[in-house]
Amino acid sequence: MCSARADIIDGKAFAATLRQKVAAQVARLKAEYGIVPGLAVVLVGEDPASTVYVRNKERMTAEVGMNGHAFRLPAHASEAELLDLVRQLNADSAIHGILVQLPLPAHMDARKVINTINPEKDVDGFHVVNAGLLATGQEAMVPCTPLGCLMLLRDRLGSLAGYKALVVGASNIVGKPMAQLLLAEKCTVSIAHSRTRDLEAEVRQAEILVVAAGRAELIPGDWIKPGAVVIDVGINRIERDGKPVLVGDVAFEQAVRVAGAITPVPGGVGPMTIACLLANALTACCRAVGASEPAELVA
Ligand SMILES: NC(=O)C1=CN([C@@H]2O[C@H](COP(=O)(O)OP(=O)(O)OC[C@H]3O[C@@H](n4cnc5c(N)ncnc54)[C@H](OP(=O)(O)O)[C@@H]3O)[C@@H](O)[C@H]2O)C=CC1
Ligand SMILES: Nc1nc(=O)c2c([nH]1)NC[C@@H]1CN(c3ccc(C(=O)N[C@@H](CCC(=O)O)C(=O)O)cc3)C=[N+]21
Ligand SMILES: [Mg+2]
Repeated sequence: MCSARADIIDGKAFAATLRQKVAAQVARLKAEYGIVPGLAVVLVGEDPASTVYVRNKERMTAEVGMNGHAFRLPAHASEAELLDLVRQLNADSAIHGILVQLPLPAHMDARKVINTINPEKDVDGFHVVNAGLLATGQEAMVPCTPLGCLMLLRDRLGSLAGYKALVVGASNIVGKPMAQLLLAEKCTVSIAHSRTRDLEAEVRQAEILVVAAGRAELIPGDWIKPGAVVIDVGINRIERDGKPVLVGDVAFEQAVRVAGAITPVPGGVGPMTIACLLANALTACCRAVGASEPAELVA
């Protein structure tokens, strides 16, 4: 057993630096164009986790100098009311980015709601047009969590070309766009999901491992290829020794003995998601006013 420990990838610090760069660009937009990016966040109902995320987003939106606009609808609001709000925000020139917090109540069709957002204001990158643009290598709004993961990987590895990458999880909001981004970087990409026959065998080969399955500590440390770069997207609230704790989809204390580098939970991918949301809102605003886009922000 080797006693080396993986480098801990400090997503929290990386995200703070990214937010500073966004803030500088927000100041430039204001000085040169007299415009302040506006980000609308829509929350339906009172899911406690969502309420916390939305509050964090609002605080950080203000911190980078953007105008945050929070919209709260009751859980029993109709889908038609939500669609009306989205259309109103689409038509509002002071709003450059729109985020509808997921999950939505069961009586709403999330796909329909997301696809009603003007794709140019879709700072989550969830609209089918943005998914299609990304998949075909065209300029798109890129989903925040995969974008944040990509920034951390590039910071660590430089060019990703030729690496064997495995993405565990195939959701439309994390796994699939993550795989698209890695493919665009010329990784050799595999995607695992709930019907993957031998997950361990797949994980053992991965030089880059991104896990977004939503299963607490699904990946034991001894599956990980020595030296691999591990990005843990999972956020799972579990009880340990009678106390509520937050854990990822990777068994961190085991994995840290094998991996070359690994993101912690919390303090890894989560803060990057919010910083990338702000970066996307900035990008949307630059495109709306015809300002040059700050290339060093975007991956
Ligand atoms: N850090 C952050 O900023 C963010 C964190 N998250 C977290 O990331 C995780 C994933 O989120 P999301 O993509 O929305 O989740 P979903 O539940 O939408 O998707 C989970 C994916 O993982 C697959 N999966 C489930 N169980 C297994 C298993 N045992 N083995 C292999 N694959 C499995 C599913 O397979 P199948 O397709 O076959 O069902 C599915 O593709 C969650 O913990 C979530 O909280 C999410 C967004 C942002
Ligand atoms: N339309 C939409 N867009 C989203 O981007 C979206 C969403 N809906 N629904 C929920 C998920 C989840 N998500 C997170 C954002 C930040 C952290 C985050 O900041 N995490 C910190 C703190 C974690 C904590 O203490 O709870 C960390 O990991 O260090 C986590 C998760 C965005 N999501
Ligand atoms: Mg090491």
